Amino acid sequence: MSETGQADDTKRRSIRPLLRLTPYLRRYRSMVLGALIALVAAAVTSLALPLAVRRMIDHGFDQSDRGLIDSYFAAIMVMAVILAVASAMRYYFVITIGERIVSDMRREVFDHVTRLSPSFFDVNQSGEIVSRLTADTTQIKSAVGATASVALRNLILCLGAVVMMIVTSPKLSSIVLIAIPIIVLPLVSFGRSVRKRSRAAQDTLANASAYANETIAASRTIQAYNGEDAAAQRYGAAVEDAYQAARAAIKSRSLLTGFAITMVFGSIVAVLWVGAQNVLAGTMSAGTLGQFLLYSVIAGSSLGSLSEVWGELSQAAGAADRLGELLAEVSPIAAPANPLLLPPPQGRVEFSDVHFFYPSRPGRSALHGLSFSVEPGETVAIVGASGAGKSTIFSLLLRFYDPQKGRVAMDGVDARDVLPDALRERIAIVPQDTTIFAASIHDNIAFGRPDASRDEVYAAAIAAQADEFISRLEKGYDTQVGERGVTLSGGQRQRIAIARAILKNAPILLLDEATSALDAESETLVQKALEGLMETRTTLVIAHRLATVLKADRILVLDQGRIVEEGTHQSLIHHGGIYAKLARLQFDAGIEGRMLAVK
Ligand SMILES: Nc1ncnc2c1ncn2[C@@H]1O[C@H](COP(=O)(O)OP(=O)(O)OP(=O)(O)O)[C@@H](O)[C@H]1O
Repeated sequence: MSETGQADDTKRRSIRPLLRLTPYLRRYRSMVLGALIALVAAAVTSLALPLAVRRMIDHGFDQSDRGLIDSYFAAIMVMAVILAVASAMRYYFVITIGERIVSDMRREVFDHVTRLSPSFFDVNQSGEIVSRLTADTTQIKSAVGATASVALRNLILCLGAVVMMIVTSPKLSSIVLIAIPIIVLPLVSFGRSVRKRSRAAQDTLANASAYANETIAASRTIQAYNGEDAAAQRYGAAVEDAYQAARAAIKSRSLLTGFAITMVFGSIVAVLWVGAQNVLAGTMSAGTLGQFLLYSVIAGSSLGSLSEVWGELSQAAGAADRLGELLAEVSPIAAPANPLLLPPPQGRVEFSDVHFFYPSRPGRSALHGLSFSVEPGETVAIVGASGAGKSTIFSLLLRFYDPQKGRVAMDGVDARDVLPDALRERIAIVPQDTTIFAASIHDNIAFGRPDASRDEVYAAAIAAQADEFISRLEKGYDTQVGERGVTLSGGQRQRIAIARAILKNAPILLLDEATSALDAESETLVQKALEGLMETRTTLVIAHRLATVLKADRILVLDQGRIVEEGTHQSLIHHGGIYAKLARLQFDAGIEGRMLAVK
């Protein structure tokens, strides 16, 4: 999402962004056509009414032909029925189109956003994106659903009424024509400031939503640190800002409306006064003045409504613009134009002279010329201080980011040359922060393979030592675990994540200290399960414990984005470098004894 610069501001002053909706409208051509026909029919009928009224005034009360008045009334009745049917049709088509388009947009924006690479989420808050998905689309719905049809109807009515005014009395109309620029010009500049303020109101609301989203998701931490008051204050301030911004927009809109109505009706009254003088002088019939009066009321009120809905339309234009920005966001992790096919899975991983910095932090390198390879079936432990770049290696392997220099290859093929889906298909990951969805346990385990049979899910859960606690739950595998798995313990969540990776059965396994939340007993069991899994797979494990490094075929020691040592536990301890120091500090005392034993 680009910053709100001067250029952006100028762009947002027009309602042109609403043109972005054209492709959506095109999909529902027949409904749009139905709505237009209904609109035109209703407008034409409204415009015909004053004609009937004039004839009625001028001839209907003529004593010589009493039948005439009946036929005029019958004609007016028919017009009323046409108007009613056309209005009902317009409402139906227009509101349905609005709902349809917004459902389509929500789906498309969601689909697009979920495919954007993590670098996008490094700099954009999820709450703000959700706000675009809900608040902005709702605004577009009301614009397309109601406002646009009101605007169009009033436009037709206004133009039609003006034409009829000229036909009825060119003299009176010429006075009106002179008044028009005096009315319209200030309205245009007024409208601009309304739009600017509306955009500001939407932006502040999105900020407040983003903050609420983050806070509600972290309610436990907030309560544990007695942070409710501070959070409430901060949210209160954000909402107040949003209110103030909205009020500024409302204020300028009400001024706009008041100004428009005063100008329009003021000029109508002035013109009518001239007309009344003409009737008195006998140069105009009373019916003609009546007809002119009705047309000018139609023109005036439709112009008034137009100015009112113009504000709403430009608000929706702002929303369309923001959604457009989101849809225009291009993920740097694109599928190549001519993707290569990966060879049959072996599980070879290779980093060659990989230099990488996170796009959100261009000044700070996370990896400096990293080179290593992992052979099929090998288990490699990655150790290093916090922030050394261990998780970054996983992110590059999953192609969440591309290195700025060097290459990451899987089974001999550069990760950038294959489809990201095909690459990720070959990797199962158990991250440090396990992600559990608000779904059943079964669905959580089967997340990477939704087509897995129930037996396969059970088998994976058994292998991950999760079956026992799952079976004890009232609804077993069908238990709903709550948002982010809040109803489970940390160890239970971790075992579900392991079961998910086991079920995926991929040739490369990435473990980020997968058993850190387990008690000693389940840890041993899970370790066993993982060992079975590792045997036939290439495994990269970010290791924080001795048990893990002891079993690794090789250890890579990472320091500030560089591999500084490489070898087995024993060789590295003998080497007496960073690893030996890390091992002394990091591996807890209980295991320290075992470490000494292996030395
Ligand atoms: N998404 C990100 N955007 C910007 N910088 C990041 C991002 N993720 C990590 N970093 C930075 O990159 C460096 C390496 O981080 P990384 O997460 O790979 O470390 P780590 O070795 O896995 O640490 P830990 O053991 O604490 O998880 C750190 O300096 C970190 O601040």
